[in-house]
Amino acid sequence: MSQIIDKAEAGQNARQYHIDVAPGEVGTVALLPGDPFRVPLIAELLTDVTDVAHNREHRTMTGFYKGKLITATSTGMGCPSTAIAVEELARVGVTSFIRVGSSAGLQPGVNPGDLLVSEGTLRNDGTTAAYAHPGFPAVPDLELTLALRAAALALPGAGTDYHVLSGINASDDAFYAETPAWIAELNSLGILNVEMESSALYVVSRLRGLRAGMICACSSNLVDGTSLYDHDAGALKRGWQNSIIAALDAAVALDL
Ligand SMILES: O=P(O)(O)O[C@H]1O[C@H](CO)[C@@H](O)[C@H]1O
Ligand SMILES: O=c1cc[nH]c(=O)[nH]1
Repeated sequence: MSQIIDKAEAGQNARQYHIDVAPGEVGTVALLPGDPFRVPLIAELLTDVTDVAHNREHRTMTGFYKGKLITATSTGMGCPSTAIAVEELARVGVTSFIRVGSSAGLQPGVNPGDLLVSEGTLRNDGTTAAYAHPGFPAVPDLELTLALRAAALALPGAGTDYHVLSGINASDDAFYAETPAWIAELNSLGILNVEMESSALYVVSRLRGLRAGMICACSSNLVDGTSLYDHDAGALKRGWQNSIIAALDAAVALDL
């Protein structure tokens, strides 16, 4: 049995198997959208952009924002590929992660384009069960969370064109298994919004001594009739851009 591999040791200081990134190719802070097609949207706000890698769902670009080297890597959808992205980015030098995602509102009045800062996640996923006891909290870094909220509130349209809200979100594994009963339960618990990656992001980051936070743009609302399928896509895109700017400003403010 001496040939059994120890994955905690394997692949350190090497080009990473899934993200195809090597040490020296990225900075210390990474923005994490789910969608690889949103990585260039982040790069539009950077200078001296480098297209580092694109393997499977993980696209990585780097560039500078206000003098700071920023990395953007897509996680793909869900906790399994997010855990892989965080583990592998940490192996090549990233120490802070900011998820910039889309997320559905679970309370009335959360509108497409609103910015949602996460204070913690209900772990309705399978991946983190492999990492930690079910009672282990999935929580972001406090200082980073406060910096994200401050940066979002400082944006020109905040409070006029869109709301900046913060609260607990849920991470679900199964987008199409969210029944009306489950949505109603999350709503009655006061959960603000639901997405699919923060559970893994927070638990893996805590266990590995990394910092993580999340700011999402609301894509739709599951309780007030703002349908996922017919909403104004422009509001979501503006929300993504605003969340990305807030994340970049927080990364600079904390010198992550
Ligand atoms: O737009 P992203 O960041 O992928 O986030 C949300 O969108 C996907 C579901 O449509 C899930 O990944 C969910 O978390
Ligand atoms: O973004 C998300 C994630 C889960 N479920 C949704 O309806 N939207």
